[in-house]
Amino acid sequence: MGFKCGIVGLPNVGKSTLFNALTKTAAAQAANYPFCTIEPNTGEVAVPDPRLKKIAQIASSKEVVPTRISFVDIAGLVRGASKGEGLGNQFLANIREVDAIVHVLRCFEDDDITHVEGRVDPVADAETVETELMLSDLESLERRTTQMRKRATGKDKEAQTLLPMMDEALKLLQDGKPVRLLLDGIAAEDLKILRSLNLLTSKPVLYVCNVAEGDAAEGNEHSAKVQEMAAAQGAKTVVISAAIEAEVAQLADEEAAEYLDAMGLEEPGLDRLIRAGYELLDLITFFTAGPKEARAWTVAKGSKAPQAAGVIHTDFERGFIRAQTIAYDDYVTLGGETAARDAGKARDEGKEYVVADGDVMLFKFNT
Ligand SMILES: Nc1ncnc2c1ncn2[C@@H]1O[C@H](COP(=O)(O)OP(=O)(O)OP(=O)(O)O)[C@@H](O)[C@H]1O
Ligand SMILES: [Mg+2]
Repeated sequence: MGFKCGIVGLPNVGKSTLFNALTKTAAAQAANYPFCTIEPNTGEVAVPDPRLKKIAQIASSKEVVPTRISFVDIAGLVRGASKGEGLGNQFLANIREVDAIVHVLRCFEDDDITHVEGRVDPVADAETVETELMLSDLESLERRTTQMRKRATGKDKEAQTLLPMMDEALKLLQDGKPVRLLLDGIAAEDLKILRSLNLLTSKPVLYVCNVAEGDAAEGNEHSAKVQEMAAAQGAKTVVISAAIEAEVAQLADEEAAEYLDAMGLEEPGLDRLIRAGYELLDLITFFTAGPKEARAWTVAKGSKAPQAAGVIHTDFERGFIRAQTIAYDDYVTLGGETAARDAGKARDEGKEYVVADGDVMLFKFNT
């Protein structure tokens, strides 16, 4: 498995600072100069989910194990990256490997921190980066479609399946639009085809407004402009101060709560960001619960019960028989597995069952 969000943006906007906060490490070097990061940093992050704690309480579980997603801190892109400027090709290749993009935008004023364009304008920055991604896609698609067209005329099945999607993507890019516009309401089959093309602008995007410490609670005029831009695209925005988050991540729980309170914040911005990233990846959570542990697991939305079983162990998928399934609300309202079973709310689901977010599952399988 391993679903990955790539942290992308111009150089020196706070990507590594954010990554360190997310992973509660200092694994990535963060410093005040552009291109501090060259090699990508990857780290796993626990996905905060209050439902898990509830389930653990009800099941009197000894251990509580959250599910995890990965974040990848990628080097900054500059104007001309698609033509190889500033190691652009290498960095774009790093972006190709992630499933979704967390686009960090500098929304803080600070004369001491270099901005590669010499001014703070997050909307223009977003366009600069997006343009490079689109140019890179355009070039790669143009190259591939010429070949594909030949193969399609020669009755090549694969080419005939791929070509219509490639043409649609190409048309958007030629109009200066990202391919992710095709994602809206796309059929599962088409989504597979689109994903197989592995275009940079077909990945879902979420914008992070990195604001100054004092603006973390309310945002500022820069983040407001980003929110407007994002809303027009149907994209989400998270306002966060990477600088605060990096500090909070170093504190013990109690101190962190006090610090957040002083900043006028209810929860770490990171929690909001991780959840938004999780949604961006189109993932859902199911749970397993017992006296030993309560655990959250991740599957792609639309996955069936055997696939969910396979996340726990490949043997579970191979030998899948059925899954006792209790909806989260039933589990909590009724007070656990036994009570849910007594109330007839523990369903026996088979191979074709599509897992719902929050399902508490118990798999029966042959080995
Ligand atoms: N919200 C913020 N307010 C003030 N300074 C910040 C904020 N976020 C990050 N910084 C500072 O900006 C500088 C650049 O941060 P960082 O190294 O994380 O950027 P980056 O995007 O990873 O850069 P690169 O592309 O070069 O790897 C650091 O000095 C960091 O402390
Ligand atoms: Mg960096």
